[in-house]
Amino acid sequence: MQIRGLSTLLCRTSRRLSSRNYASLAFASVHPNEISGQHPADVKNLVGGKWSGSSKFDTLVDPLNGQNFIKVPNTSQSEVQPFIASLQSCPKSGLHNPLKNLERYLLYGDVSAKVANALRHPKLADYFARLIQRVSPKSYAQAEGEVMVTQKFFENFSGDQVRFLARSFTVPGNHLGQQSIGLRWPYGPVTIITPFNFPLEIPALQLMGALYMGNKPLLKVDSKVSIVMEQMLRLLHDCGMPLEDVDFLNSDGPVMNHVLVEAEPKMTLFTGSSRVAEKLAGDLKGRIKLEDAGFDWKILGPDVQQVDYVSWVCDQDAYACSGQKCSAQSILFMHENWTKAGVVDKLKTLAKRRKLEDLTVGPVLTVTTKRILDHIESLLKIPGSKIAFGGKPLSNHTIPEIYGAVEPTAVYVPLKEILKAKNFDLVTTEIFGPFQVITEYKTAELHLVLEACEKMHAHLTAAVVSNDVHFLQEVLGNTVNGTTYAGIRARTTGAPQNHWFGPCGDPRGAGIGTPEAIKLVWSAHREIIQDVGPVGSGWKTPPCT
Ligand SMILES: NC(=O)c1ccc[n+]([C@@H]2O[C@H](COP(=O)([O-])OP(=O)(O)OC[C@H]3O[C@@H](n4cnc5c(N)ncnc54)[C@H](O)[C@@H]3O)[C@@H](O)[C@H]2O)c1
Repeated sequence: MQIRGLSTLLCRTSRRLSSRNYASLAFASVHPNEISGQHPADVKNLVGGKWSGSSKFDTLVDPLNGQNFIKVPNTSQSEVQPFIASLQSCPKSGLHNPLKNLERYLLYGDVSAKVANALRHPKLADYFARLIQRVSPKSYAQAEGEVMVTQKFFENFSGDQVRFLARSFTVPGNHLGQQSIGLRWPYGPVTIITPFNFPLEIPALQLMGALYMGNKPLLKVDSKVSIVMEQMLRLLHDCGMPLEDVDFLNSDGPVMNHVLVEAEPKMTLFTGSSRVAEKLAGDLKGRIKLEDAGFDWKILGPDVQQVDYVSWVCDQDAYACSGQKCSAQSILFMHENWTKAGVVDKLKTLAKRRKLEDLTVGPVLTVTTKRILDHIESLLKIPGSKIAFGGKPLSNHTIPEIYGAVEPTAVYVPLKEILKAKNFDLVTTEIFGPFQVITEYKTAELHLVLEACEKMHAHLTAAVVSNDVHFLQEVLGNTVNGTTYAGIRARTTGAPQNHWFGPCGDPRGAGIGTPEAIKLVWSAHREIIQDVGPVGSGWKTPPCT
């Protein structure tokens, strides 16, 4: 009965939505091109199915001109009780699981299909790309790419694909009537915390993974960019997601920390800096999975080929989105054959093409100009270090001082100096901006490169640029990064929906995007051993053992 009722509802909703024209953007409460100092936008919280404000608001400044342009709730500790209560209202067995409310697997397959179709509409894709650009300035191609990955993800989990995520298995038991059934079980109340740099892709993909597996999530996106996810939630509601399924909180970090400690969610997914990740791992007593900082390396192997192509990939990896991708190339180990082939000059030429007008370089949202320049100065004190290119603040701009504005920069540091204990932490500090360290090695020094990779703490993405199979074997066999590209076309960035993205080498490491990532992060294994008999007619009580 329940399922028939639901399918009638889905059919009706499908008919209604197929005639809906997303060119009208009826679901949206803001328009990216209209947000300005004169017409600031308002972001809302969502709890228990109702949109609401808070007693205090933060006013965000436009990263490109410093105008006050968005008001975001700065929810205080005294206002978070409804969020805690809403989380605690969800049982540990979740909103659905393989033995409860099965129709919700179908509901989410249907919601995903509708969102995927909606995002195919050029006007809607443009809407989200422009909204991303307003709060996290990056080139249109990069912002559009984020929307496309999100659209494909929704397509991937349309129809029956949500219930396939919860596929179980059985193993025959010891006697008739006995079998063990392995199930993917939700955690129930869960929280998701995401950073500023991918305002749509990271929260949308993790949120949907949590929902697909039967959890009830409270979502907290960095307030600087939460307007994008607020609008995405409105689109999800428009496409049939029940209003009460997701709560959405805008607050500072400490208030969210308080919610976590009070509400005790059964699982938290944190994407952001390692500093906050480690604090939360302690506060939550390990009930957390992490996608934290990336100090991502690329090794150019001894076989030089396709120099222009490889140089272009290096430029994109280090400087697209102004280096504000967790997968951005942080250090480049160049075999001497590549330096002889002029790769550094090519990188310099490519980096010079980047300009503020088209946002191929732009504001750095979490590192100030001073901090970046101070870091460069500290590196230059290391013997043999030098600026390869860049190293100056951007000129002729109106980026406010709270943000960073520097040219795409590379600092050369000799390999042997990098490895010295007094320099290593400094050289491998993640600067979340258009900045990388470059260095050179000879064939006989590959072990030093591998030693550097071994000593690093974050193992997110990496690239081994070579088609020399034995070289690849040696490097891949002795390293751990969770998303490692290998081959002459290898890159460090590019986290599409079609492959796993996440760190390795840490039992708390999470993933994003693929069925494996969703199952690992958002469900636990439960085994039900059915033993229904019959008991043999000749059974007698045996001696005790
Ligand atoms: N591994 C990945 O997939 C991935 C993806 C994107 C970014 N990152 C990393 O994120 C970092 C950049 O983002 P950031 O500087 O905004 O990170 P951040 O750690 O400062 O903030 C991330 C989120 O955590 C919240 N937060 C801060 N303190 C908190 C607390 N005590 N309790 C609960 N929530 C808290 C913030 O409000 C924000 O929403 C970089 O280190 C980058 O490498 C990693």
